Amino acid sequence: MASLFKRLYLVFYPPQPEPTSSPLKFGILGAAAIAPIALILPVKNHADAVVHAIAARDQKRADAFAKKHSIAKAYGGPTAYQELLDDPEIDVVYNPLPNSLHYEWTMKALAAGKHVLLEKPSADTAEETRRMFDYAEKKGLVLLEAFHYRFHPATRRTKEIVDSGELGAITHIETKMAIPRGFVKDNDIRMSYGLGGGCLMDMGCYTLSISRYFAGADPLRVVTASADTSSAFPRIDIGTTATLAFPPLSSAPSAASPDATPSEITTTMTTQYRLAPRLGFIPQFPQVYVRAVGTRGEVSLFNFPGPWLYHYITVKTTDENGVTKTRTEKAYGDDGWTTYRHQLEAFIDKVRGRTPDHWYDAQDSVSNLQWIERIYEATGLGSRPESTAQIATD
Ligand SMILES: NC(=O)C1=CN([C@@H]2O[C@H](COP(=O)(O)OP(=O)(O)OC[C@H]3O[C@@H](n4cnc5c(N)ncnc54)[C@H](OP(=O)(O)O)[C@@H]3O)[C@@H](O)[C@H]2O)C=CC1
Ligand SMILES: O=C1OC[C@@H](O)[C@H](O)[C@H]1O
Repeated sequence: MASLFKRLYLVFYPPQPEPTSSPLKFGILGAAAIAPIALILPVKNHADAVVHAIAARDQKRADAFAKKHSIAKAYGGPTAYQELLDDPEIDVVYNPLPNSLHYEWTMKALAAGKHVLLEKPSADTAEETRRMFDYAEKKGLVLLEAFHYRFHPATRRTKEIVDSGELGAITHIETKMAIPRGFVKDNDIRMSYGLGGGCLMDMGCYTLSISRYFAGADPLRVVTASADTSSAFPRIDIGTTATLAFPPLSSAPSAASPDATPSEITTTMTTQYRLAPRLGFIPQFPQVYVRAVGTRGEVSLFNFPGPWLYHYITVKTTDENGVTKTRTEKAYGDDGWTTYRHQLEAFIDKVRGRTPDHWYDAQDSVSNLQWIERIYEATGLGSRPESTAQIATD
């Protein structure tokens, strides 16, 4: 396992393999803050991909972004996004627009015949998500909601432990994604209801996704849900806590474990944008983990959305004599491969007609949004507004 320094060096200065004769050409909609780490750097390290164009609402912004990241084409101005979609050279569109624009621009990209790598959460409503995936299927195009954490070896290893029977029957899953006050400013897209903002949309989509992944099923019901709001942003949750009930894990080990299978798994999901400083002035570290508890032990993965930076998997088990053992595992995978690099590998495999190491289907994305909406409903805040865009589809 490489040191943190070496890992970071390889992420930001990745080895650049000899390109294939005709690499997939990516176009990016919007000069979004996330684009460099989520797409531009991983693409540099993939022989079969190149970022060929950027589109921004402002030409100067597009030019500056293109120059900074050595991107061949820069579309700017009010029609820039559509111009990029109309560019016959572009094979794949990366959509990191605000959540409320995911639906409109993904549908338009699919209509233009492009594959789409779509940022999370996939849309504002489950109905929009379903329509996008149905349309992608009809057009024979690849559409993926970018839940990059799912592709990383640390997530996969933790899921393997959950499914292995080592922890007995799983009874509880707890996930938390909470960041200190100050990271998300008042003018951030995350604080705008009209742009599909809210902490549950933004970070809760991960905590829900990993809860569903580890539970191997969709929830049965929302048990409790509550949101923190402020009068300045009445429809925005600054944090949401929800308890969900899931069916028992289908892989619950009956032979491996004599324990009775619980009738339900409970999960607690917590998200928060404004962790208050301790004693009023000591900043808190981000709290980001998932923990699965079984009848014989538990596993926790610290930093599940960013395991490439740093993570640990802690497993505690207690045997029939009451002896408790604890071990820590790490699963970094290839040096310098971020969650986004693993995701890109799978995405390109899929576009090229190969079978990726890991994938999840359209229903997974639809269900995630369905349960985000149900949790919002239970908090009283309601779903984010559906897109009013009329898309001409064939
Ligand atoms: N996978 C991951 O780890 C992460 C994913 N994300 C997701 O990526 C998306 C973008 O997040 P982030 O990069 O932080 O956001 P930014 O605010 O940095 O980028 C959003 C982009 O959307 C464009 N845009 C178009 N219309 C609007 C509008 N009305 N208001 C504001 N921006 C507009 C802007 O592009 P232009 O240049 O044209 O002005 C802007 O660059 C979100 O869906 C978020 O959930 C975010 C962070 C991490
Ligand atoms: O990974 C993430 O962490 C912080 C969030 O605000 C962001 O959108 C998310 O994707």
